Amino acid sequence: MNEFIEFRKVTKQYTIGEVPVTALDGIDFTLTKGEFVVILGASGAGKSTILNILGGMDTATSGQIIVGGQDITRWNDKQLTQYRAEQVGFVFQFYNLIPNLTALENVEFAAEVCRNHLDPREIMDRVGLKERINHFPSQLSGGEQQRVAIARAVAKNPLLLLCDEPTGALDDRTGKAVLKLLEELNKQLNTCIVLVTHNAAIAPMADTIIKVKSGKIERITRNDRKLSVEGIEW
Ligand SMILES: Nc1ncnc2c1ncn2[C@@H]1O[C@H](COP(=O)(O)OP(=O)(O)OP(=O)(O)O)[C@@H](O)[C@H]1O
Repeated sequence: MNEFIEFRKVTKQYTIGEVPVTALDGIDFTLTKGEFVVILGASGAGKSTILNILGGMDTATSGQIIVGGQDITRWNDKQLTQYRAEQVGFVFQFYNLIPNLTALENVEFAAEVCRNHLDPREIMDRVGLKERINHFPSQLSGGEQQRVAIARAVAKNPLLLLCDEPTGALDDRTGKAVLKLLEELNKQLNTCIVLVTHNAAIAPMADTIIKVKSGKIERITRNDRKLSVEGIEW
């Protein structure tokens, strides 16, 4: 069974003061193991809300989220904490590294809490930072810090790697190198990656593109001929 995550009629409403805001308005999709998914949409479309609900950082107002056959909307806080800690890796636009830990210690710190974690040194090697393991975040470039953040997320050996605008703070060349790394990790480790971006140029590298507009799915496209990052121009 390859379909391991499912969103069924998911809605999310926020209330600011007396005013309700519908962030998600009936979202349905399925993710398969090892898939590289790009979620596209304009600012405010609901992309980050989908990612946050998928990662157990926020809860749906209604609908179901099925992970490995279980409906996580029924889980208690302890189950959600365990899901976030062990099954989901997060990569954000800003790297959020702990400044007084070295690059390797940042990765080890995250891996320690996970039962099935990978070897932090080996992951640092895979992300191309073997020579930088003892550097503090302030001694690394933006691209290198993002590599550490990716290593930290991947070292948990997660079911899902969620990336919210991971290249948003990087120049084009460094951004492409980070995407290349995500592409390689997706192939090597068969981790399902869900990447949120407003940059439509990234879409050709995905297996599946989910286009979101005003809290609804506008279109889901399966990409039969996906391109490697080198073949993408923007
Ligand atoms: N915590 C919150 N409280 C109230 N409203 C929120 C909250 N989070 C998101 N929203 C609203 O929900 C809608 C969807 O927001 P979301 O952040 O998911 O969009 P997005 O597509 O990720 O946008 P961006 O690309 O600008 O990050 C927006 O109208 C936003 O203002």
